[in-house]
Amino acid sequence: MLTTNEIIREGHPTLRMAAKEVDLPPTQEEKDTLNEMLQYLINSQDPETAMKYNLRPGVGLAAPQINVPKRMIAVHIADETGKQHSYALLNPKIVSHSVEKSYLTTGEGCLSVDREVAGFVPRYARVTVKATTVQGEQVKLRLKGLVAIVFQHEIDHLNGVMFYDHINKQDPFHIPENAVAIE
Ligand SMILES: CNC(=O)c1cccc(C)c1Nc1nc(N2CCN(c3ccccc3Cl)CC2)nc(N2CSC[C@H]2C(=O)NC)n1
Ligand code: NI
Repeated sequence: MLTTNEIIREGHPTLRMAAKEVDLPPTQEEKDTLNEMLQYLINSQDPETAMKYNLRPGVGLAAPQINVPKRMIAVHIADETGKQHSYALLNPKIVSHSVEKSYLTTGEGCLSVDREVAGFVPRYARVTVKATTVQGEQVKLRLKGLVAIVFQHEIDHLNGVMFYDHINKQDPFHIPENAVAIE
């Protein structure tokens, strides 16, 4: 099983690489890796399992973070109704987005960053993502709120972008023009 030890940290060159498209259909190894990434997130959110294996909690993980420079991401997140959503996706692509911006009022954290980086990360408030699921179906996801932020954070990892690259250097807590605050 994946543990936090397998997650590479900032400074590792793979985090700054552009990850490669996965040829479809994915190999069994690629499917296993993506399922392990999703299982990591599920385990990391279970207090007992996280304690037992010393797992740092996350709601999103990108393959470059486990030193696999391929365009694969996993997201496991509860929506505002408390319903859990799991995504294990190949070649995710933002095909359209709102002009309106949003940001996490808490700032963002990253499993590859072992420090607090203060500041708001301006993101698109709404994104439409096209991807292939690990089961091989094409999906088109229209996302907003926290899940939209998580998807943008993880897709950034596929392009070698870290969340703090977006923080305003002059004024880290600058609020983007008419942005939506996500608690
Ligand atoms: C909502 N913000 C905050 O709670 C937040 C709050 C304070 C400071 C910061 C800096 C915050 N920011 C932040 N906190 C998270 N977690 C909060 C705890 N949680 C979790 C923990 C335990 C069980 C279950 C779960 Cl679910 C796991 C996820 N995650 C992200 N990000 C940024 S996008 C990708 C995503 C990610 O998975 N990073 C590892 N940012
Ligand atoms: Ni990250």
